Amino acid sequence: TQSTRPQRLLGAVKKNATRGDPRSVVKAIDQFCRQKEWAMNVGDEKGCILDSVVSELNPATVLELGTYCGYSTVRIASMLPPHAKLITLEFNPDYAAVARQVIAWAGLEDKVQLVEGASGDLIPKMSEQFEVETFDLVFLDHWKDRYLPDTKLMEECGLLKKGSVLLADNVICPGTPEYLEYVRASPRYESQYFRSHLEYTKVEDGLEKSVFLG
Ligand SMILES: O=C(NCCc1nnc(-c2ccc3[nH]cnc3c2)[nH]1)c1cc(-c2ccc(F)cc2)cc(O)c1O
Ligand SMILES: [Mg+2]
Repeated sequence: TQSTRPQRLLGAVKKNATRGDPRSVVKAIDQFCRQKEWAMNVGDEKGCILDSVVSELNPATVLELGTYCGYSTVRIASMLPPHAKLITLEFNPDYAAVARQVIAWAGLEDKVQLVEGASGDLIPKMSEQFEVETFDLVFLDHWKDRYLPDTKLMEECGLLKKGSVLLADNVICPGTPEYLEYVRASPRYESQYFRSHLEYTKVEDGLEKSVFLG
């Protein structure tokens, strides 16, 4: 049977990255996506913006919506302090299977909990099932029409506290207009747009950073 793009991406990681070295895993994926096949990772340009937000915030609890192959999972987890935790939600079991192996290759299994399922179902169960009160950082990178409903759900479930940061990928391409309008108009958020490009292309895209004011 034909291999899938995520499986070919995993092959490139195993071939070109060093076990236990997260930066080499990130580099191998970026090289594969630039030289061989485009894939919807946040990429190296927007990835640097992600890195700066993470290092400035130094979060103890992180929620990622949309794991895909685990590229941003590895990027974020590699920067977390020792006892910090990253929970990442993935809907597609094939993506999840590849992501688990990418995360393991990077040696970050102890910092990452990958949960399979729909964000709408899992978010209400967060506090009880995953023993987490609130998230210091949420990285939104899943279905673009889920950004707004899931943000409202996180508010309702009390998963955000004063100072929690939402960082949203793809707010221009493919675009998340309703989400952008909401966080920019709401008095409960202080939003900032970081202009960049769609991963591995010259097309405009960007990240929106929104601080929850409580
Ligand atoms: O669709 C994207 N990302 C979403 C994948 C995903 N991976 N997992 C989910 C999930 C969906 C429900 C879920 N519920 C719970 N976890 C969930 C996870 N969704 C995406 C698409 C593009 C893109 C741009 C230009 C193009 F021409 C084509 C494509 C670029 C990007 O950076 C993206 O992130
Ligand atoms: Mg994305």
